[in-house]
Amino acid sequence: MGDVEGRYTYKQLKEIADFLKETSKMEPKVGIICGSGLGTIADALVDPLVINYSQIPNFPRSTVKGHSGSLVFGCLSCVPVVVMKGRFHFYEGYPMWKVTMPCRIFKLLGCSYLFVSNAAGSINPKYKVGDIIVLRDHIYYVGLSGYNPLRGPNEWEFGPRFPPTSNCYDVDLRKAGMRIAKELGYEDRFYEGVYAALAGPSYESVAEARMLLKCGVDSVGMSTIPEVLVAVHCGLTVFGISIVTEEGNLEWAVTKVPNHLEVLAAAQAMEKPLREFVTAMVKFMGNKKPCRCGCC
Ligand SMILES: O=P(O)(O)O[C@H]1O[C@H](CO)[C@@H](O)[C@H]1O
Ligand code: HPA
Repeated sequence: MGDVEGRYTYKQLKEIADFLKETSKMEPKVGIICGSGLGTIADALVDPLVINYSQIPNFPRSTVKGHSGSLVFGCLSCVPVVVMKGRFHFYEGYPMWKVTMPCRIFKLLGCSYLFVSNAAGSINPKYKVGDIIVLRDHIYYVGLSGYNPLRGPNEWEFGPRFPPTSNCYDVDLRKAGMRIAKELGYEDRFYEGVYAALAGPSYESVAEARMLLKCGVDSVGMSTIPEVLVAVHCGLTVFGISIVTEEGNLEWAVTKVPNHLEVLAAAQAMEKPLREFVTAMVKFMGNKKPCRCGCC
């Protein structure tokens, strides 16, 4: 599969993290990954410091429109965060260990949380463009066919050989997310659901969309799950959302097909609610006790 050779060593990742610590002089608590067209999340940061990927030694480059290619350090609700404007996708040709390396960098920077977002197509016909799906679980089709980012020798500095994935999306954060959406007046567009990742870059066929629906999938895209697996492996607490930017085609007599410019436009139209939601969620993460027993 050619996806294991050349992986970053712990030492190389540490060097990247040390460079970022020195440059930013910050210890972020939350790492945020922006989906396609969702980079405006970073505009909410107070005292932002932008570091382009090209300035960071050994860092991959963004190649997809809507992923500008920079890390932004700053504060949201007085909580130090680092925002990744521009994720890496498997379909760009990157091996999974490169797609997911930012999560290990977040960990080495001192983050406790990963807040991950994506632009997605809806599979569940209930969901319309502009709805937000808080991820309850996922189906990782790419991993089921062998492309798991944790394939290869285990990196014991980060986590165990066989990490469980029954609780990838923290239940307290999911509850808080739904409560915060309600408090902000957005309860009519927030749902909990299951995200599926396909390899891309082709969008799903109608037959594939129908299969996904039968499998209980609510939203579909080409990202996020590899990042979540690596984050869970190294002990980050994960919260994820899909922003519905396309409605899936479940009938063959289609007149409208997905296209990336439409995805970007739909994502950009969500700027205000998303910014309010991310700000409130990060505030919650900043105040949360490091507890997973359900008492808080
Ligand atoms: O998942 P994000 O990065 O938001 O992007 C989604 O949008 C692109 C397709 O339009 C694909 O990259 C898909 O994964
Ligand atoms: O409709 C979609 N399908 C798959 N991936 C996507 N990413 C954004 N929109 C879509």
